[in-house]
Amino acid sequence: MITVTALVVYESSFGNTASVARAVADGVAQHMPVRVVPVTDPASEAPVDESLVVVGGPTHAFGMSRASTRREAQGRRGATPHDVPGVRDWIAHLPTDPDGRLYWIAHLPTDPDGRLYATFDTRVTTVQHLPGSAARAAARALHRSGHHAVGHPESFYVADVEGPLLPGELDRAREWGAAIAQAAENLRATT
Ligand SMILES: Cc1cc2nc3c(=O)[nH]c(=O)nc-3n(C[C@H](O)[C@H](O)[C@H](O)COP(=O)(O)O)c2cc1C
Repeated sequence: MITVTALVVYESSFGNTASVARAVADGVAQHMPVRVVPVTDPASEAPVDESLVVVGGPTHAFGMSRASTRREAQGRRGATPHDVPGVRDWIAHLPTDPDGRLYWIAHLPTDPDGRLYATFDTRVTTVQHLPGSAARAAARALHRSGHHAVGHPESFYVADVEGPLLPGELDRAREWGAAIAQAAENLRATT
């Protein structure tokens, strides 16, 4: 049986998705070793050795953030707008292996150890019933690249644009992380 390890890559403008990412990782850690890396950390540009990747970001303008929406968020924080990467960029430029190949793609589709992904986002509760989720958009992008989904995209809710997270969301994130890791383990046990 293949040992599954996990990487949680996240983006966060106000810190809410960062808190969710750490709670998700706590849940994942109940089943397997896990590394948590913000997308702004140069470590996120390294080749991905982990077989399960969990990608999370804030929902901006009904999908994944863009440079313009990230600058808008920086302005709200009182910061001077500057360019930072988001999970959209991370997925589009998945880290390469030492030969410069897209690491995951180099191992798919023939490798039974193909990469598994799960996605989550944060969103404001007031638009809970409107369409548009960064997690669903990220899942579509990863699916298009040929990766395998574990579970469904999940949303965690903040009270307003800058937060805070609704009560109970961190517990729910921990449980979701544990469930995703369990599902990945079960999948790998059968391949
Ligand atoms: C420019 C911008 C656009 C946003 N658009 C949406 C949206 O379409 N739907 C939504 O639910 N929340 C939207 N939000 C709220 C974010 O989802 C919220 O700020 C985020 O969940 C907070 O997470 P963070 O602290 O990790 O940045 C938007 C926020 C910003 C700054």
